[in-house]
Amino acid sequence: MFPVSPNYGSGCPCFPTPCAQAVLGSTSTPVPCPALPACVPPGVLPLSRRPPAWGRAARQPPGLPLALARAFSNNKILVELDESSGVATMKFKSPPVNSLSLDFLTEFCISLEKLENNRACRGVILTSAIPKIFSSGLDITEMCGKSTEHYAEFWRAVQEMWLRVYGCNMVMIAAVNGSSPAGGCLIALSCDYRIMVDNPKFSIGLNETQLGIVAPFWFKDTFVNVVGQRIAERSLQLGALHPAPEALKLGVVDELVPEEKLQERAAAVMAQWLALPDHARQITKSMMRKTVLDRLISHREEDIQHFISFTSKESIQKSLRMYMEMLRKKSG
Ligand SMILES: CCCCCCCCCCCCC/C=C/C(=O)SCCNC(=O)CCNC(=O)[C@H](O)C(C)(C)COP(=O)(O)OP(=O)(O)OC[C@H]1O[C@@H](n2cnc3c(N)ncnc32)[C@H](O)[C@@H]1OP(=O)(O)O
Repeated sequence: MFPVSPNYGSGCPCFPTPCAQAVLGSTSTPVPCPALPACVPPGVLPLSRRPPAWGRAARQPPGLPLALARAFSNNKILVELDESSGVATMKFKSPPVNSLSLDFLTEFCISLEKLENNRACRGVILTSAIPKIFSSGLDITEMCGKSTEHYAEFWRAVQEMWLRVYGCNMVMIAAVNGSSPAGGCLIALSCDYRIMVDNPKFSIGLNETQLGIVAPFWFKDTFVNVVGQRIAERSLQLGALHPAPEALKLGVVDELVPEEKLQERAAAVMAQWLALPDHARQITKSMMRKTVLDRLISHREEDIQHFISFTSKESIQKSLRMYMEMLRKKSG
């Protein structure tokens, strides 16, 4: 048996029986496997294992009624797919503040994977169904007073969420309709484009140092790739939460719009991005993000061990407990 290509996986149409192109060194009759595009330059990994699409959403199977919108919702995320435009919306609805719990992260990854595997979907808009909050970041209760096994499972889920969003083949747009600290900011930073509601009461940033914790290297890398080294360094050290107008000035978000225009503007920007041939845009995206993605992929277990030993320290537990206490007192 010949080894299969590292790109080969459940996203390939020939899975689980690898076709000739998926099998390295095979001499059998070649059957083109679109999951392994020959046009991907050496050293550039396809972002996800899904076959590249090019104008896919415009095609309707002949004889079938036009399926306009499909919705599925589990618990914490409402997903709506408009098959005519190829655009899905993932709306976070996990009260009170869309914190990224293990359950939320698991549902997020499953929902995104479902969309990736749906050939009708080419772009995803991430937004919130909770007024004034995009996401409050990682659920702090998942990092307090739990077992090391739990910390490992939780951190793997956080990594998985980032790898999926940052490495996603589809166009990802964050429609940030509320505050977005830490992990919430990371989700937005991992998208291709960020539109935020023009309200100075909403803020966004990686505020980890304010909790007495440290943003991991891949949070930092993602931030640097968006705003550059100097702004990232100052903002990260200060644990700054930038009000929307400041976030625009620093490049943390790409544009501000009035709240009532947010969804319309996100759809318009998405249409611009989807006007490009998918394969060219996807390969370009992969070229820009590969180094940063590879860094976590090749240090994933080490990163989990770092997280466990860091989070298990009594001093860190104390900081997190005090922070939660402060939040509870504030909320009344
Ligand atoms: C050698 C180097 C080693 C390095 C190794 C590194 C290892 C890795 C280290 C660990 C890295 C972890 C990275 C962490 C990332 C994160 O995302 S941490 C989370 C940060 N989030 C925040 O700071 C946000 C906190 N919340 C708020 O500021 C506000 O709640 C809000 C979002 C602005 C909303 O305000 P408001 O509408 O007024 O709601 P509140 O009343 O404040 O909250 C309502 C209830 O929700 C609870 N809550 C809020 N946020 C969280 C949260 N993130 N997790 C869990 N729970 C949260 C809040 O306590 C209230 O609860 P009740 O009082 O019970 O109602």
